[in-house]
Amino acid sequence: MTAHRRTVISARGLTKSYGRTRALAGVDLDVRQGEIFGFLGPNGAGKTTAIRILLDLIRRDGGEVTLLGHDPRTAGAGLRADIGYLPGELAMSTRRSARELLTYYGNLRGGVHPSRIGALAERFKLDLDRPVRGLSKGNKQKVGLVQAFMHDPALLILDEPTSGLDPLLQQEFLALVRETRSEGRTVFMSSHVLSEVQAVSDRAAIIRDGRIAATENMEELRDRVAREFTIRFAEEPSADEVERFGDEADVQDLAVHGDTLTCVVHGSPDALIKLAARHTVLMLNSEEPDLERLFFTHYDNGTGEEGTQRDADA
Ligand SMILES: Nc1ncnc2c1ncn2[C@@H]1O[C@H](COP(=O)(O)OP(=O)(O)OP(=O)(O)O)[C@@H](O)[C@H]1O
Repeated sequence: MTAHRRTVISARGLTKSYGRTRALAGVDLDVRQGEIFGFLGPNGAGKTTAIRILLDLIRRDGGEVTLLGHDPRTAGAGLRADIGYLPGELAMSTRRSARELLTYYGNLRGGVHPSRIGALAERFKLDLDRPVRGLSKGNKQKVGLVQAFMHDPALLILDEPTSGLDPLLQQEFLALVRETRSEGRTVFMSSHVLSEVQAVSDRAAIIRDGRIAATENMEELRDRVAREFTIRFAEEPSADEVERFGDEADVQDLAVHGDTLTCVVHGSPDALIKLAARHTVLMLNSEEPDLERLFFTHYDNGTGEEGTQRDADA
């Protein structure tokens, strides 16, 4: 889909150790203009280290990086003005109000109109007049998001952007990310929450033990997601009805215990939901598949051996 677009993030063979801890063991990344790229991985996998190296906030031991065609080590302030960065951990202890702090950051980037700051703050329900120091974690996160987006940068690099946001604001954030893409800008966001990455990303890479273990086209991934459903009915389904779920809803591992049905659905659950809706449903639960299992169902018969990589953008 975006194969003809220019590469905005290119990383080759990034390595980094902290003492004897090897945080990155050779990370390669290619992110193209106008895509939303998810950077997934469990705690400690190396996401934050990789992001800080991309931005030259910490020094890499080895490897090459270009952002928007420039090496961040030598590009200077001009490149920074084209990038919006949300750090994973926000240290905000100033007594100044959010408005003052954001205006200050805006000036560093050549000036941001107060109405732009106001509009983003309203979107995220952020009170601009309160001192930043006393804000809750979630409200500090909102300040961080406003400063990342407010100068309409060509590239956004966001480390765990939804951390601390309530579900409604998470949706608002995802909407903003989609708008950013529709303007041809690029978003690279790390997360350990598969569902939010799945909801917006065009592609995603999974990092574990300091290596990119797979890069995936999310549309293809969505088609093969296996979800476990549990549905509790007001009345026990009859044997005929149970059989129907097996035949018509295209489910696997179907089991019924009393009034509760469990099954696994690959791809869309539409047929299952429509069949279930013929009965009175008391409860429906759908388990998000395990991140790694999902990524690796396609490789090595699910064993997910290291070094397996596929660039699924063709
Ligand atoms: N300043 C540091 N000093 C020593 N070790 C570090 C430092 N920063 C990170 N590490 C180690 O490097 C590895 C990668 O950490 P990193 O923070 O990059 O992972 P992450 O994927 O961002 O994790 P999380 O999701 O928990 O934020 C971990 O083993 C971590 O303990």
